Amino acid sequence: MPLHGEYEPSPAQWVRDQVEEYESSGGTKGTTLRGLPVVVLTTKGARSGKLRKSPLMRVEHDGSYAAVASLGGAPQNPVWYHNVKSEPLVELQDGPEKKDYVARELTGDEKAAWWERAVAAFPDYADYQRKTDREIPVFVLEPA
Ligand SMILES: C[C@H](OP(=O)(O)OC[C@@H](O)[C@@H](O)[C@@H](O)Cn1c2nc(=O)[nH]c(=O)c-2cc2ccc(O)cc21)C(=O)N[C@@H](CCC(=O)N[C@@H](CCC(=O)O)C(=O)O)C(=O)O
Repeated sequence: MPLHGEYEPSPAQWVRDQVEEYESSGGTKGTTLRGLPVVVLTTKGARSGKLRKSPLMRVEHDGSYAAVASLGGAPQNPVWYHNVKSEPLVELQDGPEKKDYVARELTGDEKAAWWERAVAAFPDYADYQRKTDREIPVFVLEPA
């Protein structure tokens, strides 16, 4: 059951543009960042109820994905983190495929295993974690 609501583009122009290119090309363009694969996460705004779309680095394993709330190692979580906590049903577009997933925040060994996969997919995540005292949250997105 896909999420319903009015799409509210990101205030960040480069993010808005990447989502626009990704979606308007049916997931054939705008699908990378520095040559590495990107997916688009759709969440339901925790306050507005609007749909928010956040490109993320693609971290996939056996049909599930990680959503890494890195925000470049900033001291605070990205806002979409709060959306997922309040509504774990999310959509994720990976290239032409867009499906529903249920998000679950990871801890302990499970988080460590997904963190390894995430850093393998996008080594900058390790730099981001070194840069901040904030423990970067990781969600696993499992097919709904
Ligand atoms: C700027 C802010 O965005 P954000 O949700 O903090 O997310 C920041 C970034 O994580 C997001 O832009 C990511 O897409 C950036 N980003 C990555 N961000 C990551 O954290 N991890 C990644 O792996 C990642 C990869 C990536 C690749 C390509 C690319 O173009 C961007 C990438 C935002 O959209 N703010 C809105 C509000 C958004 C919102 O969700 N509001 C909620 C309220 C939520 C609440 O306050 O409780 C609502 O609508 O109800 C605003 O200020 O109006």
